[in-house]
Amino acid sequence: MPCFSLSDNSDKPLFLPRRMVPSKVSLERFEAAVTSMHAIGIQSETVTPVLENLLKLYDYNWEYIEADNFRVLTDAIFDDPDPKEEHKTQANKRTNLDSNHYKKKLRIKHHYDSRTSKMNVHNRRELAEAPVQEVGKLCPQIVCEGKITRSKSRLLIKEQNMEIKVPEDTQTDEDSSHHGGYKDALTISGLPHADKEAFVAHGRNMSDACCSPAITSNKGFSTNFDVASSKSGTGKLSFTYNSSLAHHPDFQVPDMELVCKEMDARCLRKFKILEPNFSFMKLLEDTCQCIVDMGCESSGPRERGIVQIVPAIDYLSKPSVPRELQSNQAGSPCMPPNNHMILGGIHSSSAVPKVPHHDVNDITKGEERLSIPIVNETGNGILPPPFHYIPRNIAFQNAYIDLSLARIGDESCCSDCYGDCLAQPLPCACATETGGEFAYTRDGLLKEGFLDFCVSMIQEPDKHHLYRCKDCPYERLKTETNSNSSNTKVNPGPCKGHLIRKFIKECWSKCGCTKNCGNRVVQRGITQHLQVFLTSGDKGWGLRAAEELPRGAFICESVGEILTNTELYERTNQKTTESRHKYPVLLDADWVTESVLEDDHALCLDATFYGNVARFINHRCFDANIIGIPVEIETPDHHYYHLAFFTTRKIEPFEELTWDYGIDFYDVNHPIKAFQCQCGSEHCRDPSSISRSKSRAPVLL
Ligand SMILES: C[S@@+](CC[C@H](N)C(=O)[O-])C[C@H]1O[C@@H](n2cnc3c(N)ncnc32)[C@H](O)[C@@H]1O
Repeated sequence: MPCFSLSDNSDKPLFLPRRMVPSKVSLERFEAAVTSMHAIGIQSETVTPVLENLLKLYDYNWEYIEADNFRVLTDAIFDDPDPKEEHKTQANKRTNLDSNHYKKKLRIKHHYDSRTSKMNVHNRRELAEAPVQEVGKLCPQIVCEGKITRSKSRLLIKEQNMEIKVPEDTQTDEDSSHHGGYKDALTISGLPHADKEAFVAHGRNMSDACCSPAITSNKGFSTNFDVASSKSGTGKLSFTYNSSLAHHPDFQVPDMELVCKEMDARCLRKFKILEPNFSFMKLLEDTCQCIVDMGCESSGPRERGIVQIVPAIDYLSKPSVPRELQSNQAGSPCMPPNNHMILGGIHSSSAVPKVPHHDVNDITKGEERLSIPIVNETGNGILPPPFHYIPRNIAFQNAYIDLSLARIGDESCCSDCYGDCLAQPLPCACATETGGEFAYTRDGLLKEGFLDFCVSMIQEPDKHHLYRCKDCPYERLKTETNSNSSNTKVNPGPCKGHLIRKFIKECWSKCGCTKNCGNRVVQRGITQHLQVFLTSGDKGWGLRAAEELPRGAFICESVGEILTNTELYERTNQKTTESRHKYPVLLDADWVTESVLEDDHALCLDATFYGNVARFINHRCFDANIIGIPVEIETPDHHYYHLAFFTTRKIEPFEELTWDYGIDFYDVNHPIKAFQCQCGSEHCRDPSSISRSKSRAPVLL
């Protein structure tokens, strides 16, 4: 093999192909990387081009590439098409030959058979012809759980009411006699590098893979690793490792949370995805669901009453604190106990949802820029009930949020700006929403005048204009809930009025300014040091500042699952005590602009199962120290917006952060039964509260 030496002082022969290597490249480090990859069976010809690309990508930052035993490099190699394979593809294109490589590609493309609209199993003859699996390649596969029974010439997967029919031409006698494992489960796999060996191994271990939420060991060929599940749980996506990788001493199954984060970043880089809620995990789950849906299309009636996990992210079940420190089953007023899960949106106690445990040092598990610890000073060791920490809102199922760039007109962005919009002599188009002046100061705080106005809107609603809807979605919500609970039809009451809220409009990706522009505060996420702590009273857990905060500082936004009103009805109609205590946030700031807003268009945020630290913010009547302000970021359509919390005054270190939920304690028809308020405010509105001094008119927040 030709050798090369770096131009200056070294003529040390290398096992690398001769090529131009920029002088920034350290020969020793390059060699170490190649040697390290060689140790796990990856040839230098494969490593070299990928490594060179990585070096360019990371601006020759070796530390990053060397970290974690060249993890970035290993990942990149597995992501990159094998040069040999690519070479073969080119050759195939030229000669039009139907090589194994080409067949493999066909398998990827056609595992969904458009003629029959059914999930298809690869033709096993084709698999038998495929070359031996390459070292260390991963093979995603869809696993359909269920029993396979033989019916005449068909294999049927039966689970509950669903059948997946396997076309006859996918089975051979050879299959059934040689690969007994196929009788146990059906594998629908579909990426390159799947081969006969791997396939047999999958077949053998499929029942393990189906049952286990995590990694399943096997008898030597492959290791399955379930990463995502369809909502119904009938489809699962697994990765299979070739045995040489699985048993390599340096190989460790990566943390799926980290893998997903890395994939989010890679997808963002590679495909320039602008959707801020994009999540690789969601993509995998949707893929599972799509395959199950499409597979079931022509297979008789769809499953009814199927258990829907919201969504089941098994991989998050990584214990990070001792089990004895986990909270008990009682759950908090905000969380259903662990033996409840969503059944088509309704809770059922028939199955146990997989919920992640907490990391006491950081409840966000690295999702935020700062760690937010859990502090329990009582010494009883209890932690908050588990939930899935998400830093950004995620649609549950039907919420439609139009984030198209085309929707953002010139008046709603500042594409001609550059740098920091707040540093420019004149405010840009993004300040129009706030009357031609930015809502933020150069220090990233809310401007006094803007904040004063927002606070007065909450504290003195009578001084502000209230808009009354003709057919109020909020009143419908109350009616729906109460009709259902009493089995009698109640007509929605008249709208009690909504405040015409003041929006902040932040610059965003269609704008010309940078990410550090002063008009981008909420989208940068949490920047203040906070703690989730167990309050001394009966309020349960709360959120507090870990440092002194000035007035007008951004704390966090209210994050949860985005639900339509219809989906919210379904959730609130549950009869369990726990569920009646959830506090969804209605995104009602724009309800004023529509005469009739359908329940499938009115949106809200529910942080019960998926949320951020805002789910710990307790209520305080009237003089709460934080305020929720609607913020427009990705879309000028105010059906969907962010609800951001800012301090209304200076906050002392370790002072609890409280928000006025706007509860009307006299409203007996409210879909959520009000708690007995322990806010301690001298203005407490709860008539049953001892500290009550005077009640005030409720406001919908
Ligand atoms: C959004 S959660 C806040 C976090 C909650 N304390 C926890 O432990 O998860 C709302 C729930 O907290 C409790 N809560 C909030 N503010 C309260 C208050 N002022 N008085 C009594 N309980 C309160 C109620 O049980 C309410 O249903």
